[in-house]
Amino acid sequence: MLFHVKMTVNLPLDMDPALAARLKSDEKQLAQRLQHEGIWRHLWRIAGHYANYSVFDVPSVEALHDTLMQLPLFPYMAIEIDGLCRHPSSVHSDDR
Ligand SMILES: O=C(O)C[C@H]1C=CC(=O)O1
Repeated sequence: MLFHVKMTVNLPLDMDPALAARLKSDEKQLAQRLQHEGIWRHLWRIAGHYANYSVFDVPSVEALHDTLMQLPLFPYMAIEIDGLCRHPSSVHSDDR
């Protein structure tokens, strides 16, 4: 199942810079692992925002929830999710 996910990160202004750096580094490591595993299919920065548009390929809504909750920055994110299905006019029949 494919899901379009918008993540907006809001780190507290008074967060310890070392903690922020560690969370970002841990987040990058997990994000890259999930991309290599084919779970995090797309990751795009939204220009001008500390936010991204992503596409996840997971077996269920529960799997998406569990994946997002693992993210080190999860406690500081506002997340919006839309489920995706094939558009009848799409020419890409081989893509899930
Ligand atoms: O930077 C972000 O958009 C937040 C998050 C998503 C991947 C990652 O490395 O950090």
